[in-house]
Amino acid sequence: MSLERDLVSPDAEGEESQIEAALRPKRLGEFIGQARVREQLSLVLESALRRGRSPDHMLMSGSPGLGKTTLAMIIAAELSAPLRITSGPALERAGDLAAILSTLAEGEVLFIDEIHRMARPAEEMLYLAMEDFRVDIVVGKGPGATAIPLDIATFTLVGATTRAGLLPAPLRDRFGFTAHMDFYQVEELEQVLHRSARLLGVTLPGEGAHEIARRSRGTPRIANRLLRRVRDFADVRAGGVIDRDIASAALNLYEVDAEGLDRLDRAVLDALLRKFGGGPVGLSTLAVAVGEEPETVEVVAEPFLVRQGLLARTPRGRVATAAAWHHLGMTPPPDAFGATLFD
Ligand SMILES: Nc1ncnc2c1ncn2[C@@H]1O[C@H](COP(=O)(O)OP(=O)(O)OP(=O)(O)O)[C@@H](O)[C@H]1O
Repeated sequence: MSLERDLVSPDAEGEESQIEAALRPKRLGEFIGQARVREQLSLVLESALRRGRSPDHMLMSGSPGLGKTTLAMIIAAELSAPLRITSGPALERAGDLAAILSTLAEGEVLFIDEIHRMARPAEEMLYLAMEDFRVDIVVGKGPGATAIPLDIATFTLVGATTRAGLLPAPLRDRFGFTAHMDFYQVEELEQVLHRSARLLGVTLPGEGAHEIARRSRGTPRIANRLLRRVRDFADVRAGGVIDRDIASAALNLYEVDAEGLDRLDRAVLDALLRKFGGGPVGLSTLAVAVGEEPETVEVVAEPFLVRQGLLARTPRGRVATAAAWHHLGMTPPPDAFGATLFD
């Protein structure tokens, strides 16, 4: 059974995507948190608007559900520019990208989600497009093939990636601005929740918002999702009132623990402690132990566990911290830390 698509999975699908669309902030002023990114971005946008030019290409990096797509939409809205959305896996051949690039309007914002998963030929075409606003269309095959240069409209590429380290340097270097999105503070998530509650017509007292916020893995998408589940619980069992105890009881029911860890997070910690004595253990071995892809463990579970001080990535592998043993109510073996974390 896959643990990936869970209540607290940071990905969104189907009906949820529609609700998400309704909850997305539309302008930079409505975007909560990420103060530094917001300030940097507003300067880039304002200066481009003053000069009457398209801004530099921008890269957003960070864990799923932190607001990269939302920011791309906001960028287009602030520039009053049209927006085209695609994703790395959809760009399998250079022709897929050429079809998009050659039909862009002047000043359009092109958003490529999961840009690190784009196929190589498309990536190479993108270099030229980003730098010279040109694509080379190859006609014919073999020795007789010729490249016909085609000028395209000036556009702004907004790339999003959960794994900036995987981007080839030539691509990374062509972005004029990189926004590193971090997990949100509890107070910021409380603001996200109050805003969403208003839009959804849910009465949310401060203590309920606080309880949901601190168990949302620092991620607005998860906060919004938990809000809806807590609302269901409160409607059915508590006359619609979301106080601290009701929020807590609902989240316990949905297997979100007191620190916001979900089933995948706990499975990773559990395997690390029980099967590998706290580590060090390699990523792929750990992933096999929890029945997941290494990428899922690395992108979805680990960043949050590291941020919570429960797991450390060392050159020799993944290691549980003292807090991890404590979190699962276990006692670390006497030699658990000396030889691993600090050598
Ligand atoms: N700063 C924010 N303020 C308010 N709501 C936010 C904020 N950031 C994200 N959200 C909410 O979280 C949801 C998820 O955001 P978004 O889709 O932009 O994340 P993402 O980083 O692009 O995720 P993915 O990498 O999975 O595509 C949005 O629907 C939006 O409602």
